[in-house]
Amino acid sequence: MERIEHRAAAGGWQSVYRHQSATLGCAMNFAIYLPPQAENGPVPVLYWLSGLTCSEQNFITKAGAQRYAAEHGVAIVCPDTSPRGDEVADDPGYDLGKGAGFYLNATQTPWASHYRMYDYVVSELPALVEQHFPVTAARAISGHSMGGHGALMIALREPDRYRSASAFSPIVAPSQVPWGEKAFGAYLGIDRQSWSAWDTVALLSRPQTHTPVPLLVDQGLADEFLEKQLRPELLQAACDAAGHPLQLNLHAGYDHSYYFIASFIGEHMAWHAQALRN
Ligand SMILES: N[C@@H](CCC(=O)N[C@@H](CS)C(=O)NCC(=O)O)C(=O)O
Repeated sequence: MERIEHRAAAGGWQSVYRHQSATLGCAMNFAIYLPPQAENGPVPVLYWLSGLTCSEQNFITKAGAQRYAAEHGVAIVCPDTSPRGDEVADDPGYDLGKGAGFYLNATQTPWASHYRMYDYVVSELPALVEQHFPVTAARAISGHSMGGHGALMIALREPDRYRSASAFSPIVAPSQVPWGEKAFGAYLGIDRQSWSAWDTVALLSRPQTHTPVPLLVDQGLADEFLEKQLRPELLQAACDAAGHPLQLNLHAGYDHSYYFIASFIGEHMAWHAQALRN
């Protein structure tokens, strides 16, 4: 593992590391923010999953989350959004292939050989982080858009691994919207039955056997993708039907950008910090 960036931020350190991922079969970058409290002992971790076209850089340079992470004593780990490198399959569209891994394990050629972002985010990356950095095994997960889909879906599938899950502007039902239909069709194939295991709204209709992971979602009402791709009303209905705890906040005037995330990331950090303290 090689450290490729290291900067003081909000009393702690914002770094980027590069490592060889066995799960993805390629070199990957991830960002980690360690708050000042990590100097004195291990701290809990929030995993942040970014959206389409992003890398590990977008959140650390645009969200302004470091000051809140320092306030609450929480580390933040940001993986990239797909496998990378010349040997990795890609597509000319911004919404498939590199930058668009959708946090699932692909089953179809040519994607299946590298596109295993679910296993990377859920297993390989936390094991690596917990081995090399002063962090505890108390984890929370959050993300934006495609990464909001990833955070909610992962928390529903792995309730033992995460204390809390939140999302900004998430794709809540990828099986029912164009972004998800394109990606799931490519990565998982035409059998839509296989899609439901990776779809938040579909997962909520399954019988829940664990204590549910509480969900916090913020959505801008001036979001250019709201009606066609995001559809938060489907999440509200699915959570109501399942009795799953959801706080959905709708905000007039805000769009899909990182200006929206930066405006409310403080509230998300405080909410996760409380769950991570328990
Ligand atoms: N239409 C946009 C879609 C991509 C987009 O809006 N990506 C969001 C996540 S879904 C993002 O975070 N972009 C990078 C940024 O704002 O820093 C494009 O073609 O780039």
